[in-house]
Amino acid sequence: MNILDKIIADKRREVELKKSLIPVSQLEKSVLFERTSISLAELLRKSDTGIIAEHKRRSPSKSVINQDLNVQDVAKGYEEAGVSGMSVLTDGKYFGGSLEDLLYARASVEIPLLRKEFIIDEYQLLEAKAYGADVILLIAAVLDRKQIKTLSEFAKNLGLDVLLEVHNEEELEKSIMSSLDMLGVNNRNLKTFEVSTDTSKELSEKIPSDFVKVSESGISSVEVIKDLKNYGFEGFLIGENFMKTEDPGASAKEFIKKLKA
Ligand SMILES: O=P(O)(O)OC[C@@H](O)[C@@H](O)c1c[nH]c2ccccc12
Repeated sequence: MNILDKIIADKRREVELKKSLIPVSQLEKSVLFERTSISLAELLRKSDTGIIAEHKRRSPSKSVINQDLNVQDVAKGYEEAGVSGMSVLTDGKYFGGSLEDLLYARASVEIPLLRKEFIIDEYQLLEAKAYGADVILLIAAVLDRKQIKTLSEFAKNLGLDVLLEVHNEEELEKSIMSSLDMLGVNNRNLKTFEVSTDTSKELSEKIPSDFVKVSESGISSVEVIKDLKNYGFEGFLIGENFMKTEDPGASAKEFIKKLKA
């Protein structure tokens, strides 16, 4: 079994357990259900930098990245740096995140927040809304077209933006539909962990222009972003490059300053 299959198998069990303990009616009582979401896609279209900065303590590919920080401080730092949005890992077992991380980030900043999670069930979308997300991620590698349609439409009905992540042409072709806002190309193969930003370049022309194009993973220099912009990318998801430093907010600020220069 590859790592992605393992993560999904664990996720199915986790979601079933949570469903039996915390009913949907309880999630819907969250005050955050009444909050109007902010569209990340719209902000990215208007931004000249388009950075989505991630909070990620560890990952299956790198093990420990940074366990010493408070998500609130990271969120405030990113917001002050001028990022367009923040991605918060909520998977516990493989990434060391939690829904509480999302909640504390929400309490600390106004910028759009992406729930970074392996979504397989509508229940997780209700959780995303209840804990303050504005955007959800769907991963084409683990969903069929019908699931992508049902989940993305459910998210849209909650007022959430949808970022659909692909890694190859086949995943892209099966996924194109109007209930998606952003198309993300993951430069990291989630099955082998190989990283190459050429993946973004290769797929860029196959993404219809009505979707905001986002390049994800393995981005560590402004030169790469300047290059990817020529291929129509307007969003850039960066985790490790910021999180491995002592002050991710300060690193993001420095990065954005360089990008604007
Ligand atoms: O830390 P990086 O290489 O900058 O990558 C960030 C982000 O793209 C990556 O964490 C990611 C992209 N898609 C995912 C799906 C699940 C978990 C994590 C991810």
